[in-house]
Amino acid sequence: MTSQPTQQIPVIVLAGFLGAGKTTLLNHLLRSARGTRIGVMVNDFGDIGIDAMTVAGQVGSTVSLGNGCLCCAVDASELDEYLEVLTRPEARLDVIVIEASGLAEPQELVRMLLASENRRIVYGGLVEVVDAAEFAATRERHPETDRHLAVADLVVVNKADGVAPEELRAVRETVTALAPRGAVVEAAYGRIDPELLFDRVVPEGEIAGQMSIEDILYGSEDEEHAHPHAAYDTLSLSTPVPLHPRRLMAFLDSRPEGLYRIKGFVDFGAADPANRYTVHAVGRFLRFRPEPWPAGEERLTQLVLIGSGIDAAALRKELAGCELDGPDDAPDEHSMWGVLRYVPQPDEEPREDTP
Ligand SMILES: Nc1nc2c(ncn2[C@@H]2O[C@H](COP(=O)(O)OP(=O)(O)OP(=O)(O)O)[C@@H](O)[C@H]2O)c(=O)[nH]1
Repeated sequence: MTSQPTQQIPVIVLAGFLGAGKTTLLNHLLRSARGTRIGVMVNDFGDIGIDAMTVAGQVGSTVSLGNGCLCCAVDASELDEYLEVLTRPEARLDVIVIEASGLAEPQELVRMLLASENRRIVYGGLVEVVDAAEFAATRERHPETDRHLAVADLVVVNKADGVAPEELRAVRETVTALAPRGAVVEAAYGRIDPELLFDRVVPEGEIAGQMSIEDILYGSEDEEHAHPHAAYDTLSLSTPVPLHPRRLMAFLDSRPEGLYRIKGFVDFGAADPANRYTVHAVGRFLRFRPEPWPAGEERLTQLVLIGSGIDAAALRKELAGCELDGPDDAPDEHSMWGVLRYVPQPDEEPREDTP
């Protein structure tokens, strides 16, 4: 007898040097979380606005690590202990963010997460926050910055409000060259679109455009730091025609730099009739996860792509080219290999308790 698959909780690592704006970004995420339940693990959450945490309903599910650098102070078993608390079903968390101390080696934390025995989590990517104004000086003082950027999935060039446009462009160019795997976004006061990191859960009864409690408390923008939002383009696709695994992988492998986020479900048709594949991409980070089709549910591929400066019409055309084109276009037995490379290994899968 099979049981419902357990939804794994993505764990995102938020890193960056002292004062880059990690806590500010985290506060922004908590404030704009709406229905999404974010669990937070930080070294010291004294800096995080308790109001923001209360609004996001997080107080009960926050774990403070107390002292010092997360990676040095916490060995893998301790990290697992904290994760075990945060991933209890009663916490009902949708995503966990770990703010690494400004001095921590994020790679070490990522390694610990990938090696974690907790079956309820999946590593959700590394976000590096850099201070645009201090970028050159930080690199000089901390040459390891380059190494951190090299493994980042999303780089937030923060404090964009504090530098001239040409300096910002130069920082962005350097960061882009140093972070070949990562998407690069600019921000002031960490105000990135939360959808770059996780799917927002719209609470039942909330109508788009309705004032929420957060809007009332904080205003829909922080007026004191008003800064134009980066223009994000969103492209949605919903089709009953299955996608060809090989062509979809070719599309994903060559996805343009400005495409920050992809999420949704994919139907690979006869290549795996039993399962739909959830897809989650942030920057160059990509994960697929098969899960049985819910009984009675229409078999649709549903994707949302978010980016900036992307050619939506061209992407739509490329995605249409991934659709199966009649019986002669049936995928062969090896065509799923490219997809399966991005599925968590069996020992990373949640263990199903079968009655
Ligand atoms: N001008 C400007 N100031 C910012 C921005 N983001 C954060 N700050 C300020 O920079 C300071 C440091 O921000 P934090 O969010 O505490 O930085 P952090 O990376 O969490 O710092 P540590 O916890 O020390 O590693 C605070 O005074 C923030 O208000 C920004 O985009 N522009």
